[in-house]
Amino acid sequence: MTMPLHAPQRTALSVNVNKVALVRNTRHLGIPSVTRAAELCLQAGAQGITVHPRPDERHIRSQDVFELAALMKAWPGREYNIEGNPSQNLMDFIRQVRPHQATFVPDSEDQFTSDHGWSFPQDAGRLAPLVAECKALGVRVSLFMDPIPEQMAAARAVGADRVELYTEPYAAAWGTPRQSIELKRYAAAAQAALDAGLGVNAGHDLNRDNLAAFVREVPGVLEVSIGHALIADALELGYGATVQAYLGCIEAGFASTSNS
Ligand SMILES: CC(=O)[C@@H](O)[C@H](O)COP(=O)(O)O
Ligand SMILES: NCC(=O)COP(=O)(O)O
Repeated sequence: MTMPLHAPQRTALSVNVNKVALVRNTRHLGIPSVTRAAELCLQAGAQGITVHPRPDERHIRSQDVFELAALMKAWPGREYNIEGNPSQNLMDFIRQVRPHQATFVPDSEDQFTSDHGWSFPQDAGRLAPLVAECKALGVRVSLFMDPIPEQMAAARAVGADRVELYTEPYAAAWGTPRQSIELKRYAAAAQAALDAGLGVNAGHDLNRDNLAAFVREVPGVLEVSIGHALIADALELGYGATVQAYLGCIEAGFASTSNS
């Protein structure tokens, strides 16, 4: 049996807390707290926190970016990843916060959610100086990319350290006959990225059903960032204990009424 030269590095989980902010923003009470959610995720073992502060502040607000940066200082070894379009508001955050990683995403200002990666050679000219600026600030740069092997060398050529493979097409194919075709497509893209000298991240619509196969079949995935499904699961996994806690409050009130 041939032993691998290096044990594969375990994939880091960066929890995207956008959706905590989305709920918080429907009242003026500050709950659920984005920093508290991040802290609980870190306490539970998440290796990082991700935010995507969109220009319209529909979820993550400017203040969240800075409060999370302060929190992350208390968690050495855990990583702060800020996503966004460097032609919009992202670079101001990067300059002020200097997170561990900036993920450049080619979203329009009012985009519903991220749905495609950068295209080369078209995007190379405007990305190269922004990548260089991040690197000068000591910030790792990852480029959000569709799983197209031929694009990976170009992503490296603009100076990126990593690519984040946009995984929605894989997630949509999971459990269908297309699953294995998609997995092969992502494995080929990841291998091309590795061959070009890039690290590989992945994200969008990853969840508890589709994650294990992805990590098993796609080589060298250093980080997955997961938000929507993870926050939805956190709610669902927490309903039982939470309802019990509220019933306990009612019980305590009822007991004190009957004793008075
Ligand atoms: C870059 C990316 O993949 C996105 O998943 C993004 O961070 C999610 O943004 P929303 O939470 O606004 O859908
Ligand atoms: N970069 C992807 C991300 O942060 C989270 O995406 P999703 O799990 O909310 O789809």
